[in-house]
Amino acid sequence: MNKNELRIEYKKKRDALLQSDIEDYSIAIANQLLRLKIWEKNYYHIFLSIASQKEIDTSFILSILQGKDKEVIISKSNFKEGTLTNFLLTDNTAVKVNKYGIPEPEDGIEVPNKKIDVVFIPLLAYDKKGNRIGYGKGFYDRFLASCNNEVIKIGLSFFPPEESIEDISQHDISLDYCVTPNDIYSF
Ligand SMILES: Nc1nc2c(c(=O)[nH]1)N(C=O)[C@@H](CNc1ccc(C(=O)N[C@@H](CCC(=O)O)C(=O)O)cc1)CN2
Ligand SMILES: Nc1ncnc2c1ncn2[C@@H]1O[C@H](COP(=O)(O)OP(=O)(O)OP(=O)(O)O)[C@@H](O)[C@H]1O
Repeated sequence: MNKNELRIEYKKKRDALLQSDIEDYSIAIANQLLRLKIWEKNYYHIFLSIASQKEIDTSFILSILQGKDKEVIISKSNFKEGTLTNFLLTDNTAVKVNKYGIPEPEDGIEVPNKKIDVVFIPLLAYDKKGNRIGYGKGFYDRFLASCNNEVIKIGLSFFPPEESIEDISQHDISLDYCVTPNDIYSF
């Protein structure tokens, strides 16, 4: 299937989930992550969930990161440019939900993208080669292109991979892992 067909299908699949499933699966994903060899790093970038889109609830991952005393980085999205500005999450970070339903910091201590060690990535669908698609604005493709070459890219999904995404382009940056409630896929 192509990207647009997959976006439609996966929005439907998410929509069919119950709130209780979202919570159970999000906890299972956080627990799976503990099995990865990624916990010796310092800077972890995480997305804050759009609840109305029934995204994975990343609050459980956030608790793990804070329990391990990691530096946590969150983004503010610029929809005009399709870019993310990244800020350290601290006790003083004021988070506000923007008009797209994304919780984001107003401002704060900006972190250069090259410092980031691990990125947890939202997606709608992905395939067995680690190609991913999101909502189609290219935010993560631009962001990942500006990170260090060694950055560890981890997709999070409620669902198993598609066989293949047909219309992958040269901009698309593939995942190193995708973590689901039951499995860890390595690419
Ligand atoms: N939690 C979270 N944060 C994220 C992303 C994400 O997927 N999840 N993004 C990943 O790149 C970027 C934001 N990407 C977005 C791109 C488009 C729309 C958007 O157009 N929303 C429409 C309806 C979308 C639809 O149903 O198709 C709207 O709210 O009106 C929202 C977010 C950066 N931050
Ligand atoms: N590094 C980049 N530089 C410039 N344009 C880019 C870059 N990456 C992606 N784009 C453009 O962004 C648009 C959306 O890309 P794509 O369909 O791959 O989005 P997506 O991966 O589904 O979205 P997202 O990354 O926001 O979750 C495309 O028009 C693409 O050409």
